[in-house]
Amino acid sequence: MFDIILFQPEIPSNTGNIIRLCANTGARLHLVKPLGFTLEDRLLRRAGLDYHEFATITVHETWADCATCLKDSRLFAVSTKGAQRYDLNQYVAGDAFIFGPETRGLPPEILGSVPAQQRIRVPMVPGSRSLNLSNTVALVLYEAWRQVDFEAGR
Ligand SMILES: C[S@@+](CC[C@H](N)C(=O)[O-])C[C@H]1O[C@@H](n2cnc3c(N)ncnc32)[C@H](O)[C@@H]1O
Repeated sequence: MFDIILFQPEIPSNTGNIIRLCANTGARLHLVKPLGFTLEDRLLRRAGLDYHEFATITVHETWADCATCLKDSRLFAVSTKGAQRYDLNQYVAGDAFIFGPETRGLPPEILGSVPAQQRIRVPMVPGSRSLNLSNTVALVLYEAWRQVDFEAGR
């Protein structure tokens, strides 16, 4: 099982898609405040989420709280500025992946706190700015899950 961390997410429909993605892949979802919405937001709920899908979520007041909660996990920072292509690492169950807010990306202090090989990027053609947050989470989470042979999936 993997941990997905959204650092200060801003757009409710992205988080709604990611809640469903995590529920369907067995990943735990961590949201680090401040959030750009509440968990009751109609745009988040519009993803048609079932009650049980919210069970995978932990909301943290600060990044320090989240980091303490995941202190035993290997942390990967997912960024357009990542040094390493996301598909070239070997992932193991228990790895954690942190993603930045839609308009700002991850702050330098979080990016700088992980080794270069754990700062990962999804390739894009030259001149591109970034992918959609929920698409990026899906790509990275499915690559990690594929590498553990879709453990507990069918
Ligand atoms: C819309 S992007 C933020 C754009 C911001 N200007 C940046 O360059 O990071 C939101 C988040 O999606 C993820 N993301 C989007 N495209 C990515 C890519 N090609 N490689 C890695 N992460 C990406 C990152 O976690 C990023 O912080």
